[in-house]
Amino acid sequence: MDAGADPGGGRAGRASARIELSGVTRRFTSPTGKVFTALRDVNFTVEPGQFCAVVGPTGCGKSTTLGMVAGLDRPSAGSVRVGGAEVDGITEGVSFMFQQDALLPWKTVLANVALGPVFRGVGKKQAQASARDWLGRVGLRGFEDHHPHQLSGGMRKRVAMAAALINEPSILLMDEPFGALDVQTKAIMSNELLGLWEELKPSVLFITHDLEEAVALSDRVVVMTSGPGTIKGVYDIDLPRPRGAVQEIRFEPRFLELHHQIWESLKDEVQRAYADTGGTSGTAGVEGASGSSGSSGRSKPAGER
Ligand SMILES: Nc1ncnc2c1ncn2[C@@H]1O[C@H](COP(=O)(O)OP(=O)(O)OP(=O)(O)O)[C@@H](O)[C@H]1O
Repeated sequence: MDAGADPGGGRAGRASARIELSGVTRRFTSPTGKVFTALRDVNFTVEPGQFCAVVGPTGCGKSTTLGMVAGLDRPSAGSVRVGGAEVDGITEGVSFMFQQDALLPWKTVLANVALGPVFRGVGKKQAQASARDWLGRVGLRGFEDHHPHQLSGGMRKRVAMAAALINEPSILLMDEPFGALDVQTKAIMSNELLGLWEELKPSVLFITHDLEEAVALSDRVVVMTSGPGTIKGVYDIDLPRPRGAVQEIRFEPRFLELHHQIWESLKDEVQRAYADTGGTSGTAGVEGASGSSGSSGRSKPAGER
């Protein structure tokens, strides 16, 4: 059986890759019994094959949201549905990419990428053949026998991308996947991700602090408020596809317009979160704060909620 032909709920599940959060609230209880609301009444949808970014200040509940879509966590109220069915257990057909590389240091690059198909019961030879193919697709031919510590941060990210995509997921959940990379490597990886996403078209939920990255990559940007996280706005990004180089699209007038519009919504939340954590006001340390020099023309968000 070919690894690519049996994506384990991946390609087969493409039609059912709609993610829908309705009235999602998540409360946590501390050991002393104090109840803390991390998310309140969150509503948004990611259509099958759509690339959706979630931006919001630190601690607003972005990772908590991702965890519930993955099936690693449950809402305290409301529902998380994938393909129309309530998430109950680990969601099928999902792959992940995190800021930290989830690679096994004692395994070779080839073995790391082959891990997904092997876990799904694909024969070792076929899994390795598929892993070789994927390593070629992410530009790592010749590095099959290396171990993760012998690679640069960008190369490890490519291995992680191959390991995620070899499963041909119907849903790709990404939590600041390029957050630890330098600006140039991040741009290269973003371009590679977009190219592969356009081939495979999983639904993507992409968490980032970088608004430029969110606008450059996505079809839809969801803006969350500072905690408790609620949805402040959902913006459809009508930049044409394929996007081409993300470094260049950032100079397009429409990019600047969208960036400016979304930043206007996001910056209040960032300032509020910063003040809540003992800072003064301002946008210190926020990516995207200086890049909003575009036109002041406004266009209508897909829906302010
Ligand atoms: N298991 C847990 N128990 C208690 N509180 C939690 C738990 N998980 C998350 N929280 C709290 O919920 C809030 C949201 O956390 P979350 O990690 O989802 O935010 P985030 O938006 O991803 O943050 P960041 O941008 O800094 O990564 C935070 O205040 C966090 O401390």
